[in-house]
Amino acid sequence: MTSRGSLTGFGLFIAFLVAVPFAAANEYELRLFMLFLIYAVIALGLNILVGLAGLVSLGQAGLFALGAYTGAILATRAGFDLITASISAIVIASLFGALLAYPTVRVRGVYLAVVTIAFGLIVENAAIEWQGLTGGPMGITSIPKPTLFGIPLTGYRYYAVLAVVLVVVAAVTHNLKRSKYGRAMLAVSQSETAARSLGINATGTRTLAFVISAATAGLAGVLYAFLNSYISPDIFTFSDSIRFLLMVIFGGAGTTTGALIGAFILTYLPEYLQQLQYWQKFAYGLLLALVMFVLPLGVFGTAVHLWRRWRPSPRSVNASEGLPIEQALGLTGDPKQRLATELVAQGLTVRFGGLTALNDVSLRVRPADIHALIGPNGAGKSTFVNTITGFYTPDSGRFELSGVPLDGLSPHAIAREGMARTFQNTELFGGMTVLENVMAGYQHRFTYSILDAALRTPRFLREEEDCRRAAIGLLEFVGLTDYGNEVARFLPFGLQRRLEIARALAPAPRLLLLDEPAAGLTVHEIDELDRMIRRISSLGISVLLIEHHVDLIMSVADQVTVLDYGTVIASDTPDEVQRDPRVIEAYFGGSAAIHKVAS
Ligand SMILES: Nc1ncnc2c1ncn2[C@@H]1O[C@H](COP(=O)(O)OP(=O)(O)OP(=O)(O)O)[C@@H](O)[C@H]1O
Repeated sequence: MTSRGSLTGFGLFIAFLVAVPFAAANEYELRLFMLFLIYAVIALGLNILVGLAGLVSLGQAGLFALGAYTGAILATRAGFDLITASISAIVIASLFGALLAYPTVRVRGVYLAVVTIAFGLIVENAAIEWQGLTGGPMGITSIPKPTLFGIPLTGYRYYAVLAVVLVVVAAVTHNLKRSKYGRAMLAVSQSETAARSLGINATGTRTLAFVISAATAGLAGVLYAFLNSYISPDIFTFSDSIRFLLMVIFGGAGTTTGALIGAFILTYLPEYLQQLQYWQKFAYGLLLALVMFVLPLGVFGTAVHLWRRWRPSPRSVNASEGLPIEQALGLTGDPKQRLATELVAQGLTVRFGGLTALNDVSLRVRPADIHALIGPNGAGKSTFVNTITGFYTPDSGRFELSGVPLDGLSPHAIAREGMARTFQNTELFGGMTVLENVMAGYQHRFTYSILDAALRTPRFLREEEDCRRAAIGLLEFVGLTDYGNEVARFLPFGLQRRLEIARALAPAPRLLLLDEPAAGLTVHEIDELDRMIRRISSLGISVLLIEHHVDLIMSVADQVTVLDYGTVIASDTPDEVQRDPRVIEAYFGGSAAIHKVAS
């Protein structure tokens, strides 16, 4: 949604919140609406985890309970007011959220769901058994009415507080979604490997998503405890966790409006279905199943989908808004003076069980050179790339970029040192647009903080605009501005390869690794690739080109290193390498010149 669309939406929502107390016929109706406000806070936080980071939590009721019990205990025993109790609840729930994120280092999908279910059950059980603290099955009664700066918050005053909290949470989560944080979460969920190669810390990103969803659940918990004046373990069960998850999916995961709609429907639906008495749960389940079957994108998600089909946004972005390539890459001064980066790898050995994929490989890419790495299938080229980008750990050897040792660093840390790559099998963020893919590559060039993003400060707006214009400049560089708003997975294959190059350039790398960029391209596309590689090198960026396409190598490479069975058998100029008998032997059993057979 555009900024103007978001502002209009927020304006309407605030007007709705102001009107509700006047429209509510009695206290019961107002209280039910207040419950919706609290559940919506949970749904908005969970929406970040599910809709952006692509992770599932079925333990949200546990975090809700943690917030509620923290608030209730501190208010009844230590006289905390609404603000201090809320801050404490947010801190405690966030800590547990970070703890819950830890398993994502190892498990995802259904296994992660089981971990979160277990967490919810543990909290529920602790609430029952830890009687001294929680009151056991009877719970905590007589929670004092909340106060704010000494003012008691009863009736409409508490409603106003809940409404303000919801608007703030909605605005903050919406803003985070449209910042580098939201983009990083989407990127990690769509291709963790590509995200890490762009300098995105995948574990940190997932932890942030968990912490946001936990903090909002904790905050909702304390608000609930003060609303109810009474809490007990049976309020925070597994079925509540399912309901919270359903709110997000039912509304349309990934959208703020969807989370609000989902929370609204799933707060009111069970209440209205109570009239059906014994059939209540049956009708509830049937309705949910039917709606999800008919609208798999959720209520709002489907509406957005239909709207976009009816009113598709223009496919192209305005090329005139793009920065010139030098500016897009943050390059200043004369390329010759910039003298780019040197990669030095020494004695790299990588073994997979009994197989030695790299055997004491040394290689030097000189500043601003185009250095080709070639070899027959299975020679170890991709293993070399995966090793120097941190995805594989070498058994021995070292490598450095312009004197900075990189071995032992994680892929995202290596990327931040100036190494970027493309992938043999393209690894785009398929569900994001072409422009968003490139903007995701800009990630570690931003300096704004999470607070800047939440508040949309001038610094945030300035940097985001710079990023957008740089991304358009990069799309112009690879000839993709006509496809800027297209969803990346719908691009033809040849254009996907180009997009990967634009995205790899977005972090402003000093060394670019291209892993078989010509694979699957037409002759015309290979000619364009040839020109693009030369242009990249002329900007002062060193290029390591892994390729089978011999014509391309002989045309662009300054140096060629040949691998065979994990061992370097030659490293020289293209002409020399072509004549090297060991190379001819490795490729063709000594029978022909390289280009005749391989091209
Ligand atoms: N993760 C892995 N686990 C086990 N073996 C691997 C792994 N990655 C690569 N290998 C093996 O290491 C050897 C080198 O593979 P690599 O993919 O690096 O070769 P390549 O030169 O890139 O080949 P191609 O040109 O076909 O891509 C192969 O025998 C391969 O099967």
